[in-house]
Amino acid sequence: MLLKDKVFAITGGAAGIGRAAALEAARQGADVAITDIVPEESVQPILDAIRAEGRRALYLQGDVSAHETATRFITAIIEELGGLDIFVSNAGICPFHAFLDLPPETLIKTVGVNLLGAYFMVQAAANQMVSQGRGGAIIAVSSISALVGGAYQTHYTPTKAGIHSLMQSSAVALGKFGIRCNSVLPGTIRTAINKEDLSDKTKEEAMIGRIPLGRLGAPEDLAGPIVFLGSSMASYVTGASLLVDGGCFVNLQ
Ligand SMILES: NC(=O)C1=CN([C@@H]2O[C@H](COP(=O)(O)OP(=O)(O)OC[C@H]3O[C@@H](n4cnc5c(N)ncnc54)[C@H](OP(=O)(O)O)[C@@H]3O)[C@@H](O)[C@H]2O)C=CC1
Ligand SMILES: C[C@H](O)[C@@H]1OC(=O)[C@H](O)[C@@H]1O
Repeated sequence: MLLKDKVFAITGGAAGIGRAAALEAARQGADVAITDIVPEESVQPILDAIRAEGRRALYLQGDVSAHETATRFITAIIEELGGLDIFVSNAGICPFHAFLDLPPETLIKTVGVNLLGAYFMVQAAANQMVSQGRGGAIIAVSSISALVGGAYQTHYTPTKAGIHSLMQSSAVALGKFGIRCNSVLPGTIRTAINKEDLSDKTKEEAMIGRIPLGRLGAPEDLAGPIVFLGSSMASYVTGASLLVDGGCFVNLQ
């Protein structure tokens, strides 16, 4: 087991990539704390699955774009689980929209959830880890979109580049405390975030055609890389970013 008796916390853990990572962390021996914007009832099956692995599970409903959520989440983790070892900033939104008429509210909301939310959460998690004095691991779910653009994602891709940069700078700031900071850069993973976008079958086929491994990703494809970066197997890895995209990024021709 890669995370035996560690405390693993994740934002946006009620669905998609976050849910897959939370469940794998429990299978790997961690107690798991989840925060998400959805009500607790809808997360009950995930909490039950974590407990079925013999691990403790905690849920806090909250909006990551409100900075109080970060302190509420860390306080609940310490009260109920007694410490924090691995923190994953994952919650995010991607409301696809053209550039020229993008409403300012959509930009403000996307930046608020994806970038400010990640900053508040990572900062609160880092403070907790520093005060514990035993190091830790922070992983942020950035994106291949940190590196390449999208015509309907002009408000989204800068947030993913910002998260990638946040992990680099926090790796520098926190190295002396033994806290490692890394990001994963998923390609296109089938989740609720892109269900509508991928209902355009022509677009879906074109996207699959660019992927050397010949398929879009599944949420579970991110679980291993996230657990690995959180584990002692990655003890000399910090400031790194791991593309998890089936080879899409490197496929020029
Ligand atoms: N799927 C993909 O192709 C890729 C995804 N990513 C990133 O992965 C991360 C997870 O996305 P994915 O699993 O695909 O998406 P999902 O929509 O499946 O999961 C995201 C979860 O975050 C929750 N959430 C949304 N807004 C907030 C908020 N303000 N506060 C707390 N929780 C919130 C969502 O709730 P609700 O359902 O109510 O919105 C949902 O439960 C995101 O950061 C995304 O940008 C990166 C690259 C590719
Ligand atoms: C939601 C999109 O399908 C997805 O989000 C990303 O970050 C990837 O670049 C994909 O475009």
